[in-house]
Amino acid sequence: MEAKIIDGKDLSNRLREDIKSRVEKLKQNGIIPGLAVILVGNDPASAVYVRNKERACNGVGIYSRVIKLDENTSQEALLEYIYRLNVDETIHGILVQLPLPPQIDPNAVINAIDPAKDVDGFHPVNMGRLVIGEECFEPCTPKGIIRLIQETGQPIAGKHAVVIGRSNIVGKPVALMLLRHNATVTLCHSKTANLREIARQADILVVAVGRPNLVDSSFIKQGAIVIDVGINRVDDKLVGDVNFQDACHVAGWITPVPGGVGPMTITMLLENTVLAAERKWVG
Ligand SMILES: Nc1nc(=O)c2c([nH]1)NC[C@@H]1CN(c3ccc(C(=O)N[C@@H](CCC(=O)O)C(=O)O)cc3)C=[N+]21
Repeated sequence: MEAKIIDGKDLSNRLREDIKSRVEKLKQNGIIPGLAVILVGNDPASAVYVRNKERACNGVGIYSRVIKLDENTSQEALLEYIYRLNVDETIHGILVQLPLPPQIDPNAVINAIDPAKDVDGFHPVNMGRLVIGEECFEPCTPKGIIRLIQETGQPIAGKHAVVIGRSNIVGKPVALMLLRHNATVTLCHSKTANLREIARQADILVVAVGRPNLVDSSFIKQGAIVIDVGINRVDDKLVGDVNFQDACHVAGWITPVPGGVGPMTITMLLENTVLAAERKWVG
């Protein structure tokens, strides 16, 4: 058996067409959706991501403002930028690229963003709303993962979903979102005993750890949906957390790296920015 590939790039391109027409509609009503991205320091990977986000905005007609700040920027100075963007009528979404340099507390920064402009969905208000099932900004990577699973045409309700990784930006929120879709969810982490045996029970396996080749075919149930969230650079090549070649023999569906979750993360950022502009318009 060979797994079907869930093509995140192709799905992204289709979704971006729809986002483009929503942007057009906003513009007909005098609103240009705007995203501000703040980049602190010179991390080369972050610079690439920010450039990709800027390019993606341009592709769908979203106004993007990239604010590049020096590596030594103080927390106070960064908060000042955020307060100004919070009250800037031309900006509907604010994203502060993570990780931040050590002198800046990421939680203090996330807390300073107006929850109505928090298109990353990282603010405690949005996180709390996600927990209780109220309308919120869903974090981009988990939101993209749900869309990729739905792309298989398989229902989520009643399935056993196993998530490996408990980060605030992927593992925890994606577990909550799968629960909201009525999956039975097991959330595994670095201290989980018998990880392989638990993973092997999954109808839907989401791997978000950041360790190349953590998961191979021995972790996968025949026919399972496997979502690889890992972005690891190995010998200048981009690989996920799943040994793709090996996993393909057992999985029913699998996302590739690159071309799986990554492009969907950016597409969901575009969608959240449009949502922020639309909500402001109706609300
Ligand atoms: N405030 C904040 N929000 C984020 O959403 C955020 C962040 N900080 N910090 C870093 C991570 C990482 N991230 C990625 C987005 C797209 C790809 C992506 O498009 N990947 C391509 C390959 C890109 C490449 O070649 O490097 C792919 O998988 O096909 C990857 C990673 C967003 N992040």
